[in-house]
Amino acid sequence: GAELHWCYEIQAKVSNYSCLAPDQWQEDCQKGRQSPINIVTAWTEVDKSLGCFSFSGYDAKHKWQVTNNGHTVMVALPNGITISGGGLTAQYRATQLHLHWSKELDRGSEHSLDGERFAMEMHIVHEKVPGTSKNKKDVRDSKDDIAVLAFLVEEGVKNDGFQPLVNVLSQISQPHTEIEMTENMSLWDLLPEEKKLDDYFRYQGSLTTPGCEEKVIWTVFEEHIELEKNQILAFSQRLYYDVQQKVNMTDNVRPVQRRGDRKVSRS
Ligand SMILES: Nc1nc(-c2ccc(Cl)c(S(N)(=O)=O)c2)cs1
Ligand SMILES: [Zn+2]
Repeated sequence: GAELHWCYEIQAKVSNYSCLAPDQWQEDCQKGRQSPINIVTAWTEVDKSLGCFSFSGYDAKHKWQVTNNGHTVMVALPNGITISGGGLTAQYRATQLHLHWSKELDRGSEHSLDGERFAMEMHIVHEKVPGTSKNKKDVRDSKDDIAVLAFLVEEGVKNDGFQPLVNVLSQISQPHTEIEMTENMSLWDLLPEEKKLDDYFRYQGSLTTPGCEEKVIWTVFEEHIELEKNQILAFSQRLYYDVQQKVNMTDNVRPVQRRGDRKVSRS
């Protein structure tokens, strides 16, 4: 339609603002319980009900469909991958994973911890499985229809588990391109080992992309993923926002939003 499409600040700048920068995003994006936020760890409150997660299907090997959707690189996850526990009131089914990053290794994450930002942030998006809620009748459009597991990524040792994904990026450098990986991968290939996932932060927020619906229960794990510098930089170097491949896909990061009166808990 006539209205401008949403984009990140870096895109708005290079395109002379022919797209909507984050401070102009519409729909629910200007409301008061948005994501991401800066997490001030000293203000977080321990919540004993935040137990460990049960991960099911995270070990399943699959040839992933990987897409450059013009905003990020997105992996469509196969059916049958679910989580429960972790203080969640229902079972959630994984639908997709995607990442946010920068070529500057201290401004590629969306959430920050005590003002510190990281090189990347990986989001595994899950949708509530209807009828599995422990609460009374499932209220539709509840504020926790979506559960996102967020992993902060920092520069460190080479991550062999990520390399097959890094290797396919150049095949989807243009937006709206997709490939099926030839190599089988599982979510555990990308994540820290399960026993390191007991410690996390928890708060209520939103999608960090338009329509910014305030229906996400966020989990930000304390254990970080490490990638070697060149693995991190590959995302900015091999992916583009535009078909002409003039604008590298980098800094696809929404600025932090006001926390307001929201509590951030920790397990
Ligand atoms: N087209 C696109 N959709 C997203 C997306 C979709 C659902 C969700 Cl939950 C998120 S996020 N960053 O809040 O995890 C991002 C990115 S780019
Ligand atoms: Zn995201």
